[in-house]
Amino acid sequence: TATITRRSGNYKPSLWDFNFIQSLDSAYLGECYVKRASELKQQVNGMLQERAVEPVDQLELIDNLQNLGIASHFQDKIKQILETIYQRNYDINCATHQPNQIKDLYATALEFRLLRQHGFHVPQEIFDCFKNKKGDFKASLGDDTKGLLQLYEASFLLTEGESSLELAREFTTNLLQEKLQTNINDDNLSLLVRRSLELPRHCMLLRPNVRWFLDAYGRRPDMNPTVFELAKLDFNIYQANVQQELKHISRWWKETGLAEKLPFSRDRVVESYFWTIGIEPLEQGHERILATKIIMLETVLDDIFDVYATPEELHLFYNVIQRWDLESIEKLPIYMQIYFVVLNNTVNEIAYHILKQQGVVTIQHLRKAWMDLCKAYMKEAVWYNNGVKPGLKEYLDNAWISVGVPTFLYQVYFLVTNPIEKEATKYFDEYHNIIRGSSMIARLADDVATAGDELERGDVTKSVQCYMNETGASDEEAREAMRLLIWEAWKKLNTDRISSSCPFPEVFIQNVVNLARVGQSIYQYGDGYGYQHSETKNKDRIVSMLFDPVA
Ligand SMILES: CC1(C)[C@@H]2CC[C@@]1(C)[C@@H](OP(=O)([O-])OP(=O)([O-])[O-])C2
Ligand SMILES: [Mg+2]
Ligand SMILES: [Mg+2]
Ligand SMILES: [Mg+2]
Ligand SMILES: [Mg+2]
Ligand SMILES: [Mg+2]
Repeated sequence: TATITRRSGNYKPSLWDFNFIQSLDSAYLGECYVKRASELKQQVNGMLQERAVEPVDQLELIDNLQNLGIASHFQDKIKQILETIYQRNYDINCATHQPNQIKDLYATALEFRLLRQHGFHVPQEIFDCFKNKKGDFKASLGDDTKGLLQLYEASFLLTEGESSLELAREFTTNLLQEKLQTNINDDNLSLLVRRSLELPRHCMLLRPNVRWFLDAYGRRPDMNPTVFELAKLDFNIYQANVQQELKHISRWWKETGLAEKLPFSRDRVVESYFWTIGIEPLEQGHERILATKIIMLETVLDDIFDVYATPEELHLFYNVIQRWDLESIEKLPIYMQIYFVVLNNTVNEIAYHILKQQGVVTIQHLRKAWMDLCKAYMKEAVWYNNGVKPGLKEYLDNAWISVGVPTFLYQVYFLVTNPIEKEATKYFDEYHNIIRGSSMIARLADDVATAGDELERGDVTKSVQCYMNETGASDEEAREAMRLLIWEAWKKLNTDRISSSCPFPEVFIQNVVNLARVGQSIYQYGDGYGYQHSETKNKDRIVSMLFDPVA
């Protein structure tokens, strides 16, 4: 037979091999630490109960607890505090309603953001008092960097049609960028401004940024020692538990033999686990382990379709998967046989977990999630093999699925939703708007970061190139256009998630919105997933989150 020339992703081995992962150990698994943490939680809970506290101080405490990764321990109390503030200041149907008194931009924007984050839809008009008669934001606000930063952060919670928040985003972005050129006298503040201009808080994952915020919080004059000690302890206890799960996944991965039998594909246990951590809340360790297996198997499947398989092999493979026909795998090359048996085992394992937990049979839905993904992968492979360069819309209509996010979220839905409403699956047959929105953000972020390397080795034209082909734009202009599409997708996601027609439980909506943040985080500094550039800051973030305890 003619020698088959196969492409290669030139993927390096993982930075963290099996032995390294198995060697992970942490003192913070000890019971004494858990006990100390619960004492500190009591004290912090007391701080939240205090009546005499100024509203803005209470809001700052809540914001700090969130950024330190410990707000989840006080979720009910926080929701209650915010509900009271909402009813007092904004709910005209409420007896205690007093039209909003605060005229301070910092407090107004902080309150707006925290209330909206928790589902209280505060009107954008509360910022009108900071505008002049022409309807522009007053130039005098330029002296209030803290307030401008809060207004900047708040503006990213905008929903469709909220032009005032759109105006706030432009106003604050321009002013903050200017301020970075001159000197912002407060070092902490200029650090926060620089960081938020890179990626606003609303689009940022919490967990991978806890370590950074912990270090910054420890340097602040207004740092509260009790909060600080709890945050450090909670960080280390979380890290110790996560390391145990990572060891479990790493043993499973070795047993499958996929990295060894399919060496052309990416071997990324730790980075895959980052996706799972990012889409929290996934309460149970077992759910996190199963979710990570999905990401790892999507990665290998993507490399089979994008990099390694010949068109003939893909044709055979595609038909076997669409029929989910285990008996007919003999005609596949051995590497595909191995993959498909591991995939089938994992789908059965997930179906079994859900059947045992809830008595619901999901096997057909789980298989459909993978069949849909292969349809999207196959479409790209056919385009590539036939030299077809799709238009941007034609490409994206398929690529929000080929990025693997709907397949992942479809299965996460079954893992986290209890009870599963029988008719819920119809929301996945066409995939609900919020699934599409989150997937689109991940896809666009992925393309901006990975398309260069992918096209070098040979792959379907990605959104950046489709845009360049259609408009004659330069590479940099096309990337900027994709970044604008990401902001548009966020605005639509912000809108769809609060619309009454959104059928999903709040927990799953958080998983969906956090997935978009995972996409923006993993690819924030280039391809933080596929390539093991030592200078990828994503690597540093992973090390500080998973491997280095805080002193
Ligand atoms: C988990 C994933 C998001 C999905 C499979 C591996 C990924 C990291 C990404 O990898 P990539 O090769 O960049 O996807 P695509 O560009 O080939 O669709 C697509
Ligand atoms: Mg490999
Ligand atoms: Mg790929
Ligand atoms: Mg692909
Ligand atoms: Mg890619
Ligand atoms: Mg890639």
